[in-house]
Amino acid sequence: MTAIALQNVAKRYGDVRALHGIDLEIERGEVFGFLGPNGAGKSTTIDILLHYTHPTAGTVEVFDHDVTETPVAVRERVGILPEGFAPFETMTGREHLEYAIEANDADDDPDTLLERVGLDTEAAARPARGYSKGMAQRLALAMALVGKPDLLILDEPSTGLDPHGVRRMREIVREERDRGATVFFSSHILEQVEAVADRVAILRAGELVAVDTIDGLRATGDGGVDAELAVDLADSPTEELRTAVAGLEGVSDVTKRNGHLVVACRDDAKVAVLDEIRDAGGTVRTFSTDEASLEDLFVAYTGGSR
Ligand SMILES: Nc1ncnc2c1ncn2[C@@H]1O[C@H](COP(=O)(O)OP(=O)(O)OP(=O)(O)O)[C@@H](O)[C@H]1O
Repeated sequence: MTAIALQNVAKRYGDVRALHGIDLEIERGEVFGFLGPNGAGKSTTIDILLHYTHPTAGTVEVFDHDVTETPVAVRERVGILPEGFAPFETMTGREHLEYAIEANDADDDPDTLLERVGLDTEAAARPARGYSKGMAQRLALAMALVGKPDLLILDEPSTGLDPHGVRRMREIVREERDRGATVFFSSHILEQVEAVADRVAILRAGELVAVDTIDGLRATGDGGVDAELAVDLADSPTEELRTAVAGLEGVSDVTKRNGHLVVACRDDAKVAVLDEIRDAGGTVRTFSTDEASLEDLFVAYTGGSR
């Protein structure tokens, strides 16, 4: 059963074509990661899903309802963590939550939600003007969870969170999925997407360049990368060496990390990489290979921008 269906969705802002005609189906119960470099069109897509803005063309359905025809029915089933949430300075955290519970006609217990997101009751009793970014983000997540929504839309959910907060966020995403909710989230923090997403979409300049599981992205190799080669050299790698390797066919990204040269490449390009290093005068001490990380895949699919 489908939670979200976008058909040929396009959006123009004057001369700017933010989305070029996107087709996307997300199943109920999926955790779906939405990735793309700055300006790719992620926020525009979320705004269209929530009917904050109209698509220039195409249809958008959430739980089989056309978002344009029944925006209220859709929004009642959606919990939203907006990007850059700023609480009202004079209201306490708890008051924000109580307001959200009342507005949603929900019966959640504020204390349970506060505990779930890790905002202690003392902090929740203070006006939000003194909240750190992470506290505001935890509050925003608690508000998104009100009413046990069928669909959670989280726009850059880890903004401002410390490592404990990030872990809590991940646990909550999994708990929500286990409850049967669909989770759609956009993020630049690729490790987090990799840790929780069942599938991902990669958006580039308003077009979807990949929609798959992370393993599927590796397997199809459409992005031209399925391996990560870490080479330990006797001498620290020079910029000339890095450039020479980066110019090889089948290589999409080369970085220097902890004195190693880390090369994202096609599996069949690994030997050529080692040969090139030797030809350029480098001495390989050891090397290890790994599956491509989501970051490698992202760079390969989006041409280096992040
Ligand atoms: N209100 C607007 N008016 C004009 N252009 C806009 C507007 N909103 C977005 N755009 C343009 O649409 C394109 C997509 O922007 P969008 O904010 O959706 O990208 P994004 O992927 O969310 O980026 P980021 O990761 O930086 O938040 C960009 O070229 C942006 O400049």
